[in-house]
Amino acid sequence: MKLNQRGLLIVVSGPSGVGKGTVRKALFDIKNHNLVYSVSMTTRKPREGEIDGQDYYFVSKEEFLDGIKNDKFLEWAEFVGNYYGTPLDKIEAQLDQGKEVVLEIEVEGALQVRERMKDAVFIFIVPPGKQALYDRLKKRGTESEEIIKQRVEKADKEFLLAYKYDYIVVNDDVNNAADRIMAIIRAEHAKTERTIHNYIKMLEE
Ligand SMILES: Nc1nc2c(ncn2[C@@H]2O[C@H](COP(=O)(O)OP(=O)(O)O)[C@@H](O)[C@H]2O)c(=O)[nH]1
Ligand SMILES: Nc1ncnc2c1ncn2[C@@H]1O[C@H](COP(=O)(O)OP(=O)(O)O)[C@@H](O)[C@H]1O
Repeated sequence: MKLNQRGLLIVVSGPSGVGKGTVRKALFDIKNHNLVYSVSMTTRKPREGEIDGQDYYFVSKEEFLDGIKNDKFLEWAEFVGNYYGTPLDKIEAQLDQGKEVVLEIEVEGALQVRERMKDAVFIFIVPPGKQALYDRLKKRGTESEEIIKQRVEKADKEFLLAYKYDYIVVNDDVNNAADRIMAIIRAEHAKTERTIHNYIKMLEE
């Protein structure tokens, strides 16, 4: 028998503009990973270059509210005027197949996952300094000045909840941050509490 067959649910959060999407892409570029990305549903309009079904499932507000009513989400939240949610359907099957399922979601939703998935691992990404958030959002150029300000203001409140996470990763350099997340995943897999039952069974065989 193999030790530790079930995959991990990895929840990555952090303020808008901290570099979650960029670090996640670098994480998926690391060789021999076993990660799958959970594509969220949103009512936000697609940015230039974003692909439906790959970056998000872009839906209408009616469709989203219907999803809430029919219990289709592991979690959902409203973020600066739009809805975002994690579709529940594939997650359990992927974890059972031994995949590491990565959610990239905001803080309120992450705390809902905390309640529902006791085994999940929670990682909060922080910028190397406060100004970096504004500068990175400005440089990305996908949001208006007004929305950037709202997102940076929201970040102040999000930071206060960082203590609820298992790990904090500083995104100073993208590849370093991705390496640190991979190190966390490997260490979590080696945790005694995750492996002990299978280990005992193996000794008994
Ligand atoms: N709760 C929740 N938040 C999500 C989900 N998908 C994305 N988000 C978060 O919603 C926030 C806004 O996302 P987005 O508009 O794509 O902006 P960006 O993260 O700055 O690129 C970010 O903090 C995302 O991590 C989801 O399924 N659930
Ligand atoms: N470590 C980093 N150093 C400098 N710029 C970064 C770094 N990580 C991300 N960025 C840039 O910051 C901007 C926001 O990154 P993004 O991944 O879209 O953030 P988020 O998904 O958290 O909103 C992008 O323009 C990205 O290229």
